[in-house]
Amino acid sequence: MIGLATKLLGFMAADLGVEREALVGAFTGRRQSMAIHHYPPCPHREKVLGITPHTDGLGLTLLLHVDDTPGLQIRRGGRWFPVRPLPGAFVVNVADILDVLSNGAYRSVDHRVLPDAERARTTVMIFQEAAVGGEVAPLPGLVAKGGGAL
Ligand SMILES: O=C(O)CCC(=O)C(=O)O
Ligand SMILES: [Fe+2]
Repeated sequence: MIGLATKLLGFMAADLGVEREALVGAFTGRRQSMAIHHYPPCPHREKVLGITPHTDGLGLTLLLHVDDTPGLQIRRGGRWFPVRPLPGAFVVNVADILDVLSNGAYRSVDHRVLPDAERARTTVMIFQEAAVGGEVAPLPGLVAKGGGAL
């Protein structure tokens, strides 16, 4: 999974037009952790949330759906949209630190989970940390191009 995260970050660096090492280096040697979420079915969907709206704080999140139960939603323009599970595919979620490093070119998305009325849902999460513990700022090349930090 470290290899996958590194590959994705390498593609992002190319897309942003910055040195690969400038972006990938911010993640190299940092912790990668895993969590498994299980959401039991809930007949009172209108009364509960599986996970309340939030953005992920770290660098990059990879999410694998174990089943085909829907539930994840992202917010765009004030509306919630479902993220449908695709067999064998990872959902790649940009988290806050990557948002800052990319100077907002990749946005940290607000998301939540709603339980399903009839079916349980299980997800595997991989959280890739970036350089924390100091000041996090946009990569220098991006500030020069964009004319300022967002
Ligand atoms: O289980 C999910 O679909 C999302 C979980 C999540 O957003 C998180 O752990 O940060
Ligand atoms: Fe999340």
